[in-house]
Order: sequence, then C-alpha cells, then structure tokens
Amino acid sequence: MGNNAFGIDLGTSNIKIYNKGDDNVITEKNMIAIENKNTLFAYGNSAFEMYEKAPANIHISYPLSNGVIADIKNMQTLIKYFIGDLVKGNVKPADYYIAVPTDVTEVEKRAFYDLIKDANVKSRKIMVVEKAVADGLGMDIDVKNSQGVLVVNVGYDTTEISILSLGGIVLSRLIKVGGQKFDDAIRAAIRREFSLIIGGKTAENVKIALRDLEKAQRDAVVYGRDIVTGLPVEREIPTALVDESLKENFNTIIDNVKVILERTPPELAADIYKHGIYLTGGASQVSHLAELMSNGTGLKVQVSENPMTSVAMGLAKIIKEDNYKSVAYAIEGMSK
Ligand SMILES: Nc1ncnc2c1ncn2[C@@H]1O[C@H](COP(=O)(O)OP(=O)(O)OP(=O)(O)O)[C@@H](O)[C@H]1O
Repeated sequence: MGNNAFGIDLGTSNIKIYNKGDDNVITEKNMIAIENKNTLFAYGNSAFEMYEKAPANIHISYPLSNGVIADIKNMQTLIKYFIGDLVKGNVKPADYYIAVPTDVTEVEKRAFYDLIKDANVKSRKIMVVEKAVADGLGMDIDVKNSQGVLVVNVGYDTTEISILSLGGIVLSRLIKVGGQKFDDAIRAAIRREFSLIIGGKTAENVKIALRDLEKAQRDAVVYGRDIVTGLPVEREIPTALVDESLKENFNTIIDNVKVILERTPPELAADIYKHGIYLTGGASQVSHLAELMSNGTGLKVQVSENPMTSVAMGLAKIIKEDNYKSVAYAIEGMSK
C-alpha cells in the first residue's frame, strides 16, 4: 500500500486531519496536558475537558500560538498520537500535506515541515499548501482559474485575509484577532457591567449560542463569581451587551479587509466584486459578523458551509485529485 496520505490543518485551538485511508476529516483540540512537567497526561479533546479545572501539577497548553508553532516538542507529541490513533497504532509510510499561513516568516513556515519530519510518523513526502488556497478549494472555488478571490478565515487567535489569483496568493495578512479575542471581550463586558467573573469556556458558550438566543429573544444565562461577594452566582446577560462587546474586534477585522481591498491590483477587482468575500474559519460563524462585513465593504459575503474544516477539505481535494497537486510545494533545501 503505497498511497497513504494525510492532510493537516494545524489550527491554534483545533487540529483537523484528513485521512485518505478512510476519506474522512477529524477535528481534535490542539491541546496537551503534561503531568509533573514531563509525563503525558492527556491530549486533544480530553486535555481540553480538563482545561481550567486541572490541579496545579497538570499543565495544559496549546502548542501553537498566533498561527505558528510555539512549542515544537509538545506539537510533535500531539501529531504522533493523533496519527497513531487514526491508524490504530499501525503507522505506515505516508505522504503529508500541511497547510501553512502565508503571512509568516520562512523560518516559521519551515517549522511546519520540520514538525512532520521529526514527529516519528514515517513521512515519505511532505508538501506544503498555503492555507488560503486549501480554504478556497475546500469551499469549492475554482482557485486555479479564478482571478481575484478574497478569503477571510476567522480562527481562534488569528484571522487570515488573502487574495488568491490563478492558484496562488497575491496578498495576505494575518492579524491577531479571532474567537479568543471575542471570548475575552465578552468576559470583560460581563465583568464591567455585572461585576461577574466568568471562565473562558463560559464566554465561548455564550458566543456560540448568541445567534440562537437572539432568535429566541432570550438572555444568556451564565454562572460565575461575583467580584464583590466572592460567591458563585447565576446571572442573565442581555444579548445586546454581548453584541456591543464584540463590535470592536469585528471592526478590526473589517478594517483589515478594507486595507487588503485597497491594495488589490485593479485587474482582480472585477472577480472579487462578482463573487464577494468568502468567509470561513470556526469563529466566522459568530452572530452578525457576516452582515457587518457586507455593510462595511459593500461586497456580498458568502459564508462557508463547513467553516471549521474547509482547509482540511481543500487538502483532501489536493490529495485525491492530480489536477490540484500543482498548488502544493516542497520546502526548498529540505534534508531527509
Ligand atoms: N458556532 C460558532 N459560533 C461562533 N464561534 C464559533 C462557533 N463554533 C466555533 N467557534 C469558534 O471558532 C474558533 C475555532 O475556529 P478554528 O478551528 O477555525 O480555529 P483554529 O484553526 O484552531 O485557529 P487559528 O486559525 O487561529 O489557528 C473558536 O474560537 C470557537 O469558539
């Protein structure tokens, strides 16, 4: 069996892996729990379950930060375990296609390649794909023939804004705003208005539930600690407060989209105008972002059907169809 292949979208909060073996994408939390400084205690979704609840001798962390690998050793461990789980412990030589952000340094890009090479996963060939190109393919855009595609991927701690043309990236900007900043803004507003401290997961749940709460015209019910009394309490938070708290981050994203649009070569403007903005990434689903982006830019906004997995689905296409192989490339001067 010489055709094993995996496509990896290494997100800060979620890792998505396409496995050609079963033609499926899995999503796991990109998290590791280490006990007493050196023993692996838990990884992926089970590490996330313990987050904010674990005792002091268990250190839980994300090995990625702002879209780049911050903790190479733990990231290697995670890759080894995730791949091992996917193949039920029987790791065979395989090709790896890994998505990388465009607007990072060459050294940071190379780190993605080195990660796979050194993770003990029997990598045969390691190919790199610009994340926005994979995103485009995952959203069924004809990226190889289109001249002017604007993709905005709102992730956990970054948003990547890219202009694609004829299968390549013309402009790209990675900004440090994403779902985590949205959660922080919700926490800060609740603390300010209700003197209530809530956890990060609670804030995330409010953000995710926001659209449904608004539809049902219901407040968000949260549990937290009252700053004044120090006691745990339950409070009802109006959705209008949550909406208001998110505005500033939304504006930062929209302003950066406008900057990219201003810098876009005019020859590409026609296609961008025709198709509008392709919005994807887990945090792009947050209530009101799409409509505010459309209002702010004057362009229509197409919302991805699979915002969390569009990059991995694009990698799947590249792995399965020879027609798309040309968008993947090897890192120069790799030593194997
Ligand atoms: N329905 C939803 N509404 C709003 N936000 C959501 C929803 N579902 C997931 N999210 C948010 O999406 C974010 C994760 O998205 P994603 O998996 O695309 O990020 P990532 O790839 O890990 O991060 P990055 O791209 O920054 O490396 C989290 O902040 C999560 O709270």
